Amino acid sequence: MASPLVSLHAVSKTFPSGVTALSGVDLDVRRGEALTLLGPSGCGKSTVLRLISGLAKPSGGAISWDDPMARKNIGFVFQDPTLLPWASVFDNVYLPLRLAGAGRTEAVPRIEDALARVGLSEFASALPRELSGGMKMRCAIARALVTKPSLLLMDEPFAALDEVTRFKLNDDLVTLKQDLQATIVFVTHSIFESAFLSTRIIVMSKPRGRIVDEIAIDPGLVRDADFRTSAVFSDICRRASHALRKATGEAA
Ligand SMILES: Nc1ncnc2c1ncn2[C@@H]1O[C@H](COP(=O)(O)OP(=O)(O)OP(=O)(O)O)[C@@H](O)[C@H]1O
Repeated sequence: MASPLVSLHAVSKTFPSGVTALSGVDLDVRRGEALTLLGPSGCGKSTVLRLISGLAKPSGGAISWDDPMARKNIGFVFQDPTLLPWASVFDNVYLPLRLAGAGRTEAVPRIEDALARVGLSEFASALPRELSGGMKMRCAIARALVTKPSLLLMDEPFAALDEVTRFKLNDDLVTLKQDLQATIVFVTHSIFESAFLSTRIIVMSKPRGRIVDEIAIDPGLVRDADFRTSAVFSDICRRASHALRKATGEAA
């Protein structure tokens, strides 16, 4: 089993409003895994991502990193692509490098590489309004990948897309993960998406982000079109569905 990249130890999060989103959460994110957090709305999935990213601080417990440098280079993709509307695709992807102090000339090869990986090379000079929803999300993914992050956090990135686009982006994310040997934590409500993308599914429940189940998936499985119709895939979906029903029932 791969070593943890980042670990949550008895983590809790209570907001100033008094809402406790998480309490006593223990979770390892292992190097190279595609970990999916699956659970009913409001169970604390996004809060876990925000705590790992450092966008929010835990109220209790601790978050430890195996490599302290890794925490400084995290990519985050949200459901909304949040592109700068006045900037080209190229300049949107350049943004994190520019903020890190990289000059435009030195950044060009990295931006071109990121755009090629998401299939947007031909659209480098396009503005966001000229892109489809799927292309906007590809641009957001390129922007997150351009710094070669040690960890990619994805918060329901494909939830607003149509089914065909979503499947295509799922396929492409699998390829990206393999090519980059990335570590990904992915939040979704979709059982199919979690079964297709993950090497491990964590099922969370309300209240307070309780982890109610964990489904390990063979990382060696080839995630292609045949996988989507395979008995193994159906079995993973069935187990995830059962765990989610349990989680939702417990939340009711
Ligand atoms: N900034 C905040 N202030 C107050 N409460 C918050 C804040 N952020 C989240 N919460 C609350 O914490 C709980 C967990 O929210 P979170 O967004 O982590 O859940 P989630 O599982 O990601 O939900 P969804 O699937 O709907 O996005 C919810 O009750 C939510 O209302």
